[in-house]
Amino acid sequence: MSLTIGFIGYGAMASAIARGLVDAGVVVGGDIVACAAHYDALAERAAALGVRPLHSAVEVASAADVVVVAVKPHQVEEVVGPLAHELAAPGRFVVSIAAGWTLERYRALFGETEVHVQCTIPNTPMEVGQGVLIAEAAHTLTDEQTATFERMFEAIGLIERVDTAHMDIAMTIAGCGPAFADMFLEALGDAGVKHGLKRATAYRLAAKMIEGVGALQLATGAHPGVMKDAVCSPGGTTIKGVACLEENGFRGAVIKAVDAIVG
Ligand SMILES: NC(=O)C1=CN([C@@H]2O[C@H](COP(=O)(O)OP(=O)(O)OC[C@H]3O[C@@H](n4cnc5c(N)ncnc54)[C@H](O)[C@@H]3O)[C@@H](O)[C@H]2O)C=CC1
Ligand SMILES: O=C(O)[C@@H]1CCC=N1
Repeated sequence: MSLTIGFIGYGAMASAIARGLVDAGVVVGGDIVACAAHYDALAERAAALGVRPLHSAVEVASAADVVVVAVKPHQVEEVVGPLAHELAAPGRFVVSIAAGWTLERYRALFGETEVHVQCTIPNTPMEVGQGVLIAEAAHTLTDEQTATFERMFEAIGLIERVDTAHMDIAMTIAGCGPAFADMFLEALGDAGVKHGLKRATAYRLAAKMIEGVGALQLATGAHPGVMKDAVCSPGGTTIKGVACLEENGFRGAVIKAVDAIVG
């Protein structure tokens, strides 16, 4: 794809997306420009992929066809607000990955200036081409820009369009969920080590198991309860662990964790 992609903010999530895009062959590192709060740290991080570090957000906005807003949500107003003129240049569009930012908020930020905007929430597995991208159904991309956006992100994950009212809950499941899954993975690793497995072996087994369960559910569409029942033979081993998780409020804890984020 002949595109320049610009990241305003090049932290954990932006660099995961950049790695995914380069490894998927969507662009080469030299087609990506980025800025961050600290130029030296940026230059070091950018070097891993051959991404071109720039000194300011306005340079990124002026150089890129696709401008990815990847600063912290509370910084968007201050960092991106003054760039409306550059972002409105013909052909250019904005993909926001900032939590809590919707098209309506960008419209208020840019005022009269017409900037083409698509709000999204990605997740960290995009780094290995296995991500999920929540995309707000309401957007102002042209058909051509939408096609470019989809070609870019379909290469590194599933694009799921949701209406504005459901952006936060979708973000929580797909965007925050990796941290919950990581905690589960870590806990299984600790349990494996407690019972004598090497940590690396325990993580490998647990990670592949989680990947496989996700793949199985996606392939079959099966109810997770049915999938669980298929593992629990009568009077067998698994049901003892399932009963223990129920006693400890496993599912309730997950639901409460989501409530804690969504409110
Ligand atoms: N980490 C994740 O899993 C996900 C993050 N997001 C969103 O991605 C965005 C970035 O999050 P992370 O990468 O986790 O944070 P981070 O803290 O790793 O990265 C933030 C980046 O912004 C840069 N920055 C700070 N001030 C700046 C300025 N004035 N001008 C230019 N760059 C500046 C920092 O140097 C850093 O490179 C957030 O809006 C977050 O809501 C969305 C989904 C998942
Ligand atoms: O925790 C955060 O702020 C970001 C938003 C979604 C996932 N991580």
